[in-house]
Amino acid sequence: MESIPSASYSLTLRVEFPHRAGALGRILTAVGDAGGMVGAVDIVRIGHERSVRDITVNARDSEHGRHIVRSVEDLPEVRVIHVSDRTFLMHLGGKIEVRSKMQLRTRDDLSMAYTPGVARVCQAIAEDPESAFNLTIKRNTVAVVTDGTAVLGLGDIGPRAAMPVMEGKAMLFKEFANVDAFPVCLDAKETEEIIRTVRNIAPGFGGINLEDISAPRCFEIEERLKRELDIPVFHDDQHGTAVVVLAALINALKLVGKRMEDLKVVVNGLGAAGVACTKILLAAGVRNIIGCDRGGVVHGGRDDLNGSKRWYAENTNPEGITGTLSDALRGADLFLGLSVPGVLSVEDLKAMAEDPIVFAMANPVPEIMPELAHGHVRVMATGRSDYPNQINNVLCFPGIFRGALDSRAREITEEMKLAAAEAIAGVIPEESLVEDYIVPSVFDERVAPAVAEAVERAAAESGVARRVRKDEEREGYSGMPGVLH
Ligand SMILES: NC(=O)c1ccc[n+]([C@@H]2O[C@H](COP(=O)([O-])OP(=O)(O)OC[C@H]3O[C@@H](n4cnc5c(N)ncnc54)[C@H](O)[C@@H]3O)[C@@H](O)[C@H]2O)c1
Ligand SMILES: O=C(O)C[C@H](O)C(=O)O
Ligand SMILES: [Mg+2]
Repeated sequence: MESIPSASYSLTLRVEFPHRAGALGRILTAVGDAGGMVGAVDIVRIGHERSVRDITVNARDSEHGRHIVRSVEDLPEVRVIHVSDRTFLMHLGGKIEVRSKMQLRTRDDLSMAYTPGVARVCQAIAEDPESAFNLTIKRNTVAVVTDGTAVLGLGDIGPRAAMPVMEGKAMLFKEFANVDAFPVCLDAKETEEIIRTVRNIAPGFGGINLEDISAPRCFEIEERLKRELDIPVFHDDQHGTAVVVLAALINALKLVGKRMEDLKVVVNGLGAAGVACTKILLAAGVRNIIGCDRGGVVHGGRDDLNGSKRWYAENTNPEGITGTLSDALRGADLFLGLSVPGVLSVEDLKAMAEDPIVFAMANPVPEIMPELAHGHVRVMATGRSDYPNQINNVLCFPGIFRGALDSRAREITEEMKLAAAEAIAGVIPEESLVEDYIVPSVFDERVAPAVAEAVERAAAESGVARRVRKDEEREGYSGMPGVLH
């Protein structure tokens, strides 16, 4: 039977059934027979005749969930009162909120936090704009900006539908690195309009995290904003992903005993993430990368070369391979998927080199599911939290912004990204590396502080830090309260 990921599809069934021995057991058996995993069972009401309980069940997906519910409904004398999807319940009213740091108890408090006292603070900032880092939320606040055009692998679902992901990113910023991030979902798709809007909202923020903006517009939007703003602008899907992929590859190569310069790498999906990962791998010493898009291998002979496709034709595929993704994969050491679900087959895996590495990172459903790939790959990773080896940009963005904010960096440089990748990889000592453990868990409390510290140092070395702290001034990072300043 297929294994069921932990809680990605979790239902709570409220059921009413006869209050007698064995009745609950029959319901739980029906759930199990339908392939569901029973979690908590809670009492709602116990009566003389009938009882009501909440039964939490993990299912593979929504179709499987419906099948489980039908199996329970079909039992004699059992009534399913209602079914709630725990993931939806978690989203009711959104996932984050803004809170005050202090209480307003007296007129005195009010006259300092607000009029008239606040006016003196405003004037001080007007005279010295840099003091906004000391006197406002700027130094710890990041805007998570999207236009909703490349939300996960779901594509262009628009700014409203993008909100749950952006709220999620804000939660992760807070949980892992104590950064206050705010979702900004723009109802605009035109490059100039997005640039203008972000520039206009920038004064209140210490950094801009661009998220889920589709290629090729994302490249120009990021480049222009980097040039025009004096705070870090970082397109997470490009650089966060690239940093984590590099970290994972550094560790995977230690396991399989191969070197960057000897690898044959196939990148599938040449959008925001694919292009940035290709560039960081080239910078790290990989020589043989083959890019594939919907039309197969990108090579100089194709008649649809424009933008990044032309760049691929000129800078990758040194052997001049042509054909399909399957052709490219023959003898490949690494498959890097940043595309869409299900495009990789078991046959493709069998044609790869010895000890193949597969990073199937499309979200929420990877290019091949780990259970299918099992036995045909040496190292397997996805972007999901419900399988081992989660290669997800969440390993990068909280720590990289923590380090950038703490150094009051003007930008995030290549050196800061490489330092972040080394820091993530270095969290796992070489002797602890195994196939299912090439990247630390996102819950590993060492990750964000290690990334932040490496990034803060690299910011100072690259000359983009407004503030350079000595080691002894750096008390700590991350979710540790009270150590930000
Ligand atoms: N795990 C992670 O941390 C992580 C990070 C970033 C992106 N991703 C995933 O990578 C995917 C791409 O994200 P993006 O931000 O680069 O989006 P994007 O829209 O910029 O790029 C997607 C690219 O995939 C191409 N594509 C579509 N179907 C294809 C196919 N059958 N074969 C090859 N290419 C195909 C599109 O033409 C496009 O160029 C998404 O599924 C996203 O969830 C994962
Ligand atoms: O959001 C994620 O889980 C990772 C990434 O940013 C994506 O767009 O898929
Ligand atoms: Mg994303």
